[in-house]
Amino acid sequence: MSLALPVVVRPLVSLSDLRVELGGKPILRGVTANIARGSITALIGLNGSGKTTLLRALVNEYPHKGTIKFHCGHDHSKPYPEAIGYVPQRLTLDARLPLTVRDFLALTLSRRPLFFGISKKVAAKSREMLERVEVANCLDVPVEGLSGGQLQRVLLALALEPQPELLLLDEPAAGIDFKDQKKFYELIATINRETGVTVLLVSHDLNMVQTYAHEVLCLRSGAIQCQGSPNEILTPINMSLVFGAEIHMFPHRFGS
Ligand SMILES: Nc1ncnc2c1ncn2[C@@H]1O[C@H](COP(=O)(O)OP(=O)(O)OP(=O)(O)O)[C@@H](O)[C@H]1O
Repeated sequence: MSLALPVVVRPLVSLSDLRVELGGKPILRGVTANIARGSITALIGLNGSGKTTLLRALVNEYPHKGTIKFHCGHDHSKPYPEAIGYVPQRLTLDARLPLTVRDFLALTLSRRPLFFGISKKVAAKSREMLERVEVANCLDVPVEGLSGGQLQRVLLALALEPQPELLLLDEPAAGIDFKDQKKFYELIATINRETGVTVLLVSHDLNMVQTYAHEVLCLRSGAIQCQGSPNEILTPINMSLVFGAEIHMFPHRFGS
């Protein structure tokens, strides 16, 4: 059931009857939606509604039926599609690996083994990438010693290199305290404004969604329940249909 008509804007991505099965179970059951070019679109829904699965289908991690159409001219048929930056929900790195952020970035940026050392070019690039997300002071910190907020910024730096056309963020601020969450969303909004990158982010924080998203997509049991602007979508009636609970949103302006 669709509660609001999709806003007619130029889409970067069109999903049509997108279906994904995992372990023999239907997880996405025919998702049809547009992701507006240049927008920040928030993907919301209950735990298990299929949000991560949708992001993973977009990066070809899960086979799917139906169509995912990118209107940007890049080749997305490769195992890891071009021009998509992705920050997953969890980093599945062995925390015992004695890896500094400098090494971590170099491993991704270099084509040569780390034991040959880090080239000047890669060192300069790593610093520039961290400066962009305001954590250049973390270069020599072990990855396991980063705070939740710092780690998210390092992962964001990686997702932004090379400059993507679509940035997928899976609960990017989960586990970060309110002040840092707000700063993180501010950073995403700035990057979106300055580069025009289209952002699709999963969030459970409806206040952040109300403040920073241009569009909201609601998933329920693997299908789109409703899509539209935050003001259209974050209404008590829609939220009770999506979350099965009474939720009232109070428009809020953050103080400086
Ligand atoms: N590899 C898998 N094999 C089988 N089932 C899976 C697999 N991965 C996810 N699922 C199931 O698919 C459903 C959707 O999971 P998904 O992680 O996409 O939900 P989500 O909306 O992102 O949830 P959350 O808000 O908790 O992160 C869940 O029921 C989950 O148990």
